[in-house]
Amino acid sequence: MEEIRVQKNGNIGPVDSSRIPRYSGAATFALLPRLDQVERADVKVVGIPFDAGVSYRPGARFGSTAVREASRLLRPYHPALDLSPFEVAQVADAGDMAVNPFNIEEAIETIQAEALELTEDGASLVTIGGDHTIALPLLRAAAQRAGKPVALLHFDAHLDTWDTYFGAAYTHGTPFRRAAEEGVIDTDAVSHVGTRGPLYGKKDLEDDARFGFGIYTSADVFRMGVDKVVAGLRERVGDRPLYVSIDIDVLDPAHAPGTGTPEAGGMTSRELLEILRGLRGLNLVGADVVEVSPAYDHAEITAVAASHVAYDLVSLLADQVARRADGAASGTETAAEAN
Ligand SMILES: N=C(N)NCCCC(=O)O
Ligand SMILES: [Zn+2]
Ligand SMILES: [Zn+2]
Repeated sequence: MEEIRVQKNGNIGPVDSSRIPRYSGAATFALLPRLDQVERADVKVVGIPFDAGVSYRPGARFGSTAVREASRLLRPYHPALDLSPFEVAQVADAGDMAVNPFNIEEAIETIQAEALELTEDGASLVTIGGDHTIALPLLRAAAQRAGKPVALLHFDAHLDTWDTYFGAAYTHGTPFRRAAEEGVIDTDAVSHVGTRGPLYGKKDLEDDARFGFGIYTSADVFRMGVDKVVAGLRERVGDRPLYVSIDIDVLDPAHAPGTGTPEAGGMTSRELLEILRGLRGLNLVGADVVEVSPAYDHAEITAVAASHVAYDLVSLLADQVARRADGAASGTETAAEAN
């Protein structure tokens, strides 16, 4: 059947849901065009079906597909940001990266190389699916593109700054320790948000602090409120290039049961979305949404949450494209000044 798409400002948007029901046809993210259906894209959504780095429940390799399926219902106007992300920027679904499920080192190389290739034309990436191992190559690529270490906001129940598991250095519990050691993150501007749950020992926190991480625990978010947390994060990040990594287990298992290492006492999806909206105007350069494991999900609760989180990330990036275009038109402003 012929695809009928919404088009505005020269940007090809989602399948027109007033003509074709959203539940029909193949799922791309938000029913956006595939990358091969557009000439160029400002923002690319790409799946990373990889879960060979998990320490507990597997299944995040199926996260990309689940997030795409759950994203069918997303609508093109974002009221909280007063923004139509698919009109102000060309957003496209770049499909899935083909990563080796049997060789973690090779998978990491592939992800870094593909992330660099996809951003060669100046596009920014939002990745969906995979376990948290993949944040390391994505951060390497982001730092390479930025030409310097990037600021990091890491939303997660876990620190993911552990050293090794069974002697393995590249796992979903270790990406940010490796990133700090490799100097791809700016340790003056790295924060965890939503941390909670039992650790192996107090040393986990001491090591983490040594790497420069600040922490807003999920209890801090509850006690301080979203606005104060946002203010603290914005101050820490400033105008640095910012990477946002979102482990869906940052949400309480009630909001995200479909994940590999669930921890009680997490944030609500409302809190997470509101914090993300508070990041508007920062110099976001890329983001991931990881650890969606659909086999443990119910009624797409987790996949729906992840698809909305990805939509907000895409919206922040699209907003930046719009600000840059406005700035170029009026000959003023930089992204960081435009808050
Ligand atoms: N990145 C995620 N989701 N989990 C890391 C937990 C590692 C552990 O249980 O030791
Ligand atoms: Zn994680
Ligand atoms: Zn986690």
